[in-house]
Amino acid sequence: MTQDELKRLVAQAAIEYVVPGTIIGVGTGSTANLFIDELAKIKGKIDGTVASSVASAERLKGHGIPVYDLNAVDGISVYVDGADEANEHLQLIKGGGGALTREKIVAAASKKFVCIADESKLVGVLGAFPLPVEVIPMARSLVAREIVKLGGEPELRQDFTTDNGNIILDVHNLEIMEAVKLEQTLNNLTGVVTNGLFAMRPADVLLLGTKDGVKTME
Ligand SMILES: O=C[C@H](O)[C@H](O)[C@H](O)COP(=O)(O)O
Repeated sequence: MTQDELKRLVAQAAIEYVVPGTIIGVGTGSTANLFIDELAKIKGKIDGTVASSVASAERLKGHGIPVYDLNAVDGISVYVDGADEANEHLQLIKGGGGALTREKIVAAASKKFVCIADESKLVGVLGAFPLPVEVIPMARSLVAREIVKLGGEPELRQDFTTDNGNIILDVHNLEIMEAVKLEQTLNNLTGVVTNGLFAMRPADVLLLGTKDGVKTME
C-alpha cells in the first residue's frame, strides 16, 4: 500500500470515533484532508465542526459541512488530526503545515483527541522532524537565540505566515527525551505563541496505518 492509501485507511477508521449529534474538531494537513472527505459522507449525522485552520475550514465548507467559531460552541466531542511524528506514549510533533497553535487550542477544547497517521510517523524518540515553534514576528531573533542556548538549531520557515499572522521557527537537532519539560520550556520563552509538541496533552488514541491494517494505540 502507498503512503496515501495508508492515510486514507486511518481517515476512514476515524469515522468510528465521530459522535453523532455533536461538534467535531477537525485538524489540518493531508491526512486530515482525507478525514474531511470521509466526514462529508456522514455530514447529516453531526451538528458541525470547528476547524484548526483556514484551509481546513474552506475544505469543510466546500463539502457543505457547517464550520463554527470555537467561541460559538459549547464543546467538542472528538478532535481528529494528523501528526508529523508520534511516539509510543502518543506524544506528538505537529505543525509541519504551520497550524500548530489552532490545533493545540482545538485539542484542548476536545473531550477526545484521535490522531491519524501512516506508520512512517511512529518514532522511538521525537525530534528527527524539526520542531515547529510559532513566534510573534518582532521576537524572532530573541527567541532564536534562546533556542540555540537550549541546544536547538532554529531555522526561519521561508515565505510563510501562520493563520494568526506570526512566523514559524523550525528547530533542528533536537533529541527529545523529556517532551513535557521541553514543551513547557519553549512555551515559557517570551515571544513564543506555542510549539508543536503535544506532550502535556498527548493524543488519546493513535490510529496508525500499516500494511497489515489499522493499528490502534491508546
Ligand atoms: O500543521 C499541520 C499539522 O500539524 C499536520 O497535522 C501535520 O503536519 C501532519 O500533516 P500530514 O497529515 O500532511 O502529514
